[in-house]
Amino acid sequence: MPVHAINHPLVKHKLGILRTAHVSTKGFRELANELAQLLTYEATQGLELTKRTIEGWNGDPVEIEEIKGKKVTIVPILRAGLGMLDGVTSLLPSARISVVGLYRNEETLEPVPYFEKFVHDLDERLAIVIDPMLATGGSMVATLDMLKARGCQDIKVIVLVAAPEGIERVRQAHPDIDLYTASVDDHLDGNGYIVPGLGDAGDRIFGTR
Ligand SMILES: O=P(O)(O)OC[C@H]1O[C@H](OP(=O)(O)OP(=O)(O)O)[C@H](O)[C@@H]1O
Ligand SMILES: O=c1cc[nH]c(=O)[nH]1
Ligand SMILES: [Mg+2]
Repeated sequence: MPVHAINHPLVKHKLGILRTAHVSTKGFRELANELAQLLTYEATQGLELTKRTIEGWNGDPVEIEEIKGKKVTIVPILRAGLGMLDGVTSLLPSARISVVGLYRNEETLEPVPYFEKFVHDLDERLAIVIDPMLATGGSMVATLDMLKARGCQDIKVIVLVAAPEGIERVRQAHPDIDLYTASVDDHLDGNGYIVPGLGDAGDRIFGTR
């Protein structure tokens, strides 16, 4: 499974601020979306282009390149994935949105599904799954299982922070997925939180605790 850890200075800088304990809810939301936008730029690097001739400013024909109509659906994992959605749609404004609702049982750390609403033509679309945190990988594997069960064949994943344990679990279950992240962190603590991580990303984005 290709893992793209993006080392761009803007990504590193913004991630450093995001890790800081006393960032406000407003600041955390803004930075999560800015990072999501930068990671989307990287994740869309390979989109196919096609040529077309248009009329330029002086009436002359000009050959331009445009994205080859591959349809995209963005898949935020509730809740925390919503904190990246504006950043992704700022670059992919025509993409359709499919939503998966999962929360992690605090004792077993296993994902509990509670909502799903997918676009109908998943088999024709590139799906970009977004969630700030890849911890044990349970939530991501469950989401990828759902997408593939509905015929989706082309999937990329964008997370802000990934734990090695979660990467390994996704790799075992879905080795064909491309993963984009601002950081591969060190490890999970005894409660399944990523270290150094960001804490509970959903709570920080929504201001709950
Ligand atoms: O890799 P995993 O071990 O499955 O953990 C990662 C999941 O945990 C968090 O969601 P959470 O369950 O806190 O729900 P929330 O987004 O509603 O806060 C996070 O946003 C991921 O979805
Ligand atoms: O570190 C973690 C792990 C799971 N979910 C989070 O929000 N943070
Ligand atoms: Mg949470």
